Amino acid sequence: MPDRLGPPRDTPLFERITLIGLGLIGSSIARAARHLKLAGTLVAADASPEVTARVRELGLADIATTDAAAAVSGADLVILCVPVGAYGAVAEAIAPQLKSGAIVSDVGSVKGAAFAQLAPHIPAGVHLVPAHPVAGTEHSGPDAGFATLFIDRWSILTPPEDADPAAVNAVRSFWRALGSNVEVMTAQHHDLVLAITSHVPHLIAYNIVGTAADLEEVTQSEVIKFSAGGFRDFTRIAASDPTMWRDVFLNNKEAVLEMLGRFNEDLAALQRAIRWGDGQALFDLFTRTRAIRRNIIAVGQETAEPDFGRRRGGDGDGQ
Ligand SMILES: NC(=O)c1ccc[n+]([C@@H]2O[C@H](COP(=O)([O-])OP(=O)(O)OC[C@H]3O[C@@H](n4cnc5c(N)ncnc54)[C@H](O)[C@@H]3O)[C@@H](O)[C@H]2O)c1
Ligand SMILES: O=C(O)C(=O)C[C@]1(C(=O)O)C=C[C@@H](O)C=C1
Repeated sequence: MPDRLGPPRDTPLFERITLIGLGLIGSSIARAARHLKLAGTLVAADASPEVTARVRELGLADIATTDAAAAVSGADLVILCVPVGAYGAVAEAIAPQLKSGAIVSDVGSVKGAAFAQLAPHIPAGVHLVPAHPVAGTEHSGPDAGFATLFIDRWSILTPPEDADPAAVNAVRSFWRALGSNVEVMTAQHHDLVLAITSHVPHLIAYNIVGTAADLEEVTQSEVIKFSAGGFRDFTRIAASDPTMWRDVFLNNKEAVLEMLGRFNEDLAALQRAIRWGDGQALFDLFTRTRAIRRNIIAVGQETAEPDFGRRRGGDGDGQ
């Protein structure tokens, strides 16, 4: 286990934590929470019996079940780690079992729709504090998780205006314990920012890999053979989970379409510069974007290396 995750706590942050969905994100939380002893009892619920069996084999939780409603009974903190499209059904199923004073949170990549799907089911006396760890990989499932995933990453909390400050602080402490930096913003602002920094980049990757594969003169084998360069980076992103990303685009429609409109205008300007031989326009943009990349790396080195592969390979899952 990497020392950067810190030593286990003497007293848990929550008596009982229930994670629903034990894929990449849920199992990463479970690994870190278990190592850090953040929960007196850690309960895992997943709709897939194969996943719950694997959770037991890996020893990721004290209890693993396919029954989400039973799993939340008595929980102080419940975190949904399922695709955003499943939120409504999960919230409806667990609502009757939530205890008064419990906190319901999530890790979904879209926050406006997350709130809209969860809020109608949350009983009075239960606190809803949505969250989004801005950390992940292109892999899925309980074997893909690793305990250090959230270290030096941002976790964004999007509590409603009338949220209980103590509940917001409790969720903040949870993510701080996992090593994240925490920022609070509105769900609407989150969705706009993430549309351009995460959602549109994924759409571009899916699109370029699809286009290359469809080109008649570029056979599949040539795509593989010549994908050592920039294209290979796109294929990593385009390997991301289809269910998760379908749900992201269906649930952040307006912000993504807004950003795509802007993106298309800028792309058209680049097209024009190429057509008319405007080298200066191309050079100016590429100089500006190179500076942005260098700045991101410099800031990253001050806090952490933004290198998922190295972390995953180097630190393992901490089991
Ligand atoms: N993958 C990333 O990079 C990343 C990063 C940050 C946030 N997120 C968000 O985290 C969430 C989970 O993503 P992931 O990458 O861990 O996905 P994943 O596919 O690895 O895991 C999802 C798990 O949820 C389970 N599940 C699906 N529907 C369910 C239901 N109705 N009831 C109970 N379990 C159910 C699946 O069996 C699976 O084990 C998504 O909302 C996603 O937007 C993902
Ligand atoms: O690096 C990756 O594989 C990711 O796509 C991680 C990434 C991102 O776009 O930054 C993907 C979706 C999440 O909601 C948060 C993080």
